[in-house]
Amino acid sequence: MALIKWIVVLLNYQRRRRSEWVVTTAVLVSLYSLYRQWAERRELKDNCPIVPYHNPLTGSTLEYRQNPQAFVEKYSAAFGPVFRIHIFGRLHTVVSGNYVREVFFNKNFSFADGSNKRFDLRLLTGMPKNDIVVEDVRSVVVKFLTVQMKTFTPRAVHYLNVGLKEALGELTEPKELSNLFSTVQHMVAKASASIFVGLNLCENKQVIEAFKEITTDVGLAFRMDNIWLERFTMINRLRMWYVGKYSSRVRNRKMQLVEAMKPVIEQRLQGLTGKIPNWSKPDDILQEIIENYPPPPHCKADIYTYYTHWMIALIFASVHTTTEHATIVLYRLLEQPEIMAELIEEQKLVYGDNLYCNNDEVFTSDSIKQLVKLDSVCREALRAKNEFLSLPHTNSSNQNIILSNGVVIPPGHDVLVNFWMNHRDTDLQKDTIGNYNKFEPFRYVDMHRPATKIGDDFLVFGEGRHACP
Ligand code: HEM
Repeated sequence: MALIKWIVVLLNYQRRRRSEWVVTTAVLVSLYSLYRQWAERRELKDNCPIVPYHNPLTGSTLEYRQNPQAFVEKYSAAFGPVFRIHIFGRLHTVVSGNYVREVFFNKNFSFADGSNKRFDLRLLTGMPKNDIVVEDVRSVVVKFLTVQMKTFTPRAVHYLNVGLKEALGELTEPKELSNLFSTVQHMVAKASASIFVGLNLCENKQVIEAFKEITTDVGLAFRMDNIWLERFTMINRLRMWYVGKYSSRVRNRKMQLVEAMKPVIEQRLQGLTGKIPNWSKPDDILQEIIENYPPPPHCKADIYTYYTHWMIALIFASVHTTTEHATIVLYRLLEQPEIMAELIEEQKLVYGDNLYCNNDEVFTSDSIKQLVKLDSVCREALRAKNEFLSLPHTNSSNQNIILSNGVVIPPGHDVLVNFWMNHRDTDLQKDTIGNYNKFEPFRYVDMHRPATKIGDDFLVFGEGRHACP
C-alpha cells in the first residue's frame, strides 16, 4: 500500500514538473516573441501602415490562412500598394504595383535568403555549404538548357508522351482519373530526366521515382506551417539541418539516386579520359556539368554524391514547379472543355497531318510559338492562379533599403510580393478584356504577351536579376 502511495506521489510530482516545464517554455517563448516584435517595430520608424492584429503572438497569420484572397483584397484596398503585416511569426513588408520592381531589381534583396528561412534546400538535403552555388545552377540552365532548346524540345515532347503511356497505359478508350497531378508528375519527371541525366538513366525506374518524389519527401519530412515554431529562424534552420542529416526518408531517396547514377558517372569520367574506345559524348545536362563544373577543392562529398547534388538542385527548381503549373492549366481546360475544340483546330493549322504521324521532330520551339491560343490559355491560367503573398525577399545587405515612397526596409527584414493584386491590377494588365477575377482563355491572343514574358503584370517566374531563366 505504501509502495502504491509512493508511486502515485512520484507520478504526480513528475506530471507537475512536466507542466511547469511546458508553462515556463511557453512564457519564455511568448516573452521572446513580444520582445522581438517590440524591437522590430522600434527599428521600423517610417509611416508604413501595419495591418491591425489582436494576438501579438500569432499576428495576422490565422486571418491570412483562413482566407488569403479576402485578406489581401481587404488590406490592399485599405492601405495601398505597400503595407506591413505580422505574419509567419515576424513583421513583413508587402509590396505591389510598380514597387515590386524596386525589390526584384535591387541587388541587396535576396530571394534565396528569403526562401531559405522557410525552405533551405541545402540544409534539407544535406548538401555541403558552397559546393554548388545558385549562380552556377542558373549558368547551367542558361548555357546548356535554354540555348539548346531546339535540340531538347522534341526530346521533351517525346518523353512526355512516353511518360503519359507509362502512367496511363495505351489509351484506346476513355479513362477516369481521380486527379491529374500524379500523371503530369510522371510525365514531367520522365521528360526532365531525359534532358538532365540522359537517355539511358531516364529508363531507370529508381531515377524516375527519385525525380518524382524527392520534393514531396522533403516536404513531408519538414513541415513549416506550425504557427508557434515558424517565428524561430534559428530553430527552424536546426530542424532543416536535422532533416538533411537524419531523415531516413530523404537519405534513402538521395541514396537511390546516387546508386543509380554511380555507374553512369563512372563510365562518363572514363570516357572523357579516352579509356573507352568509340565512346561518344552524351548530349545532356549531366555531361555538361561533369565537364564544366568539377568538384571544388573544398568539396568533401564523393564525386557521385557531388554530381547527384547537382541533379537534386535542378530537380527542385524544375520538376514540382512544372508539374504544378501544367496541372493548373489542365484543370482550367477541364473547367471549360469547349476551349479544346479551338485548340485542336489551331494545332491542325500549324501541324497539319503531322499531328497524328507520331513524329516528335515536328514539335520545334518555333512551331510551338505559333500555337498562340494555347499559349494564351497557359498565361491566363497562371495569371489567375491562387497565389497571394509570395516570393519572399530579404534585405541581405547591412544597410537600410529605402523604397521610392520612403518606406524603410532594414537589414534582415523580409518583403513579400503581392502576387494576387498585381495579377489583377487594371493599371498593369494591358489587355482589353478586363474582368481579372475571371479566367478568360484567349485574353492574350494578339497581345504580344506570351506565357514566357515576365513583368510587373506577370510574376509567375519572378522578375529581374534572378527571374526563372
Ligand atoms: C512552370 C515552371 C516554373 C516556375 C513557375 C518557376 C518559377 C521560378 C521562380 C518564381 C523563380 C524565382 C525568381 C526570382 O527570384 O525572381 C525561379 C528561379 C529559378 N528557376 Fe524556375 N520555374 C519553373 C521552371 C523551371 C525549370 C524547368 C528550370 C530548369 C531547371 C528552372 C530553373 C530555375 C533556376 C535555376 C532559378 C534560379 C535563378 C536565379 O536565382 O538566378 N525553373 N523559378
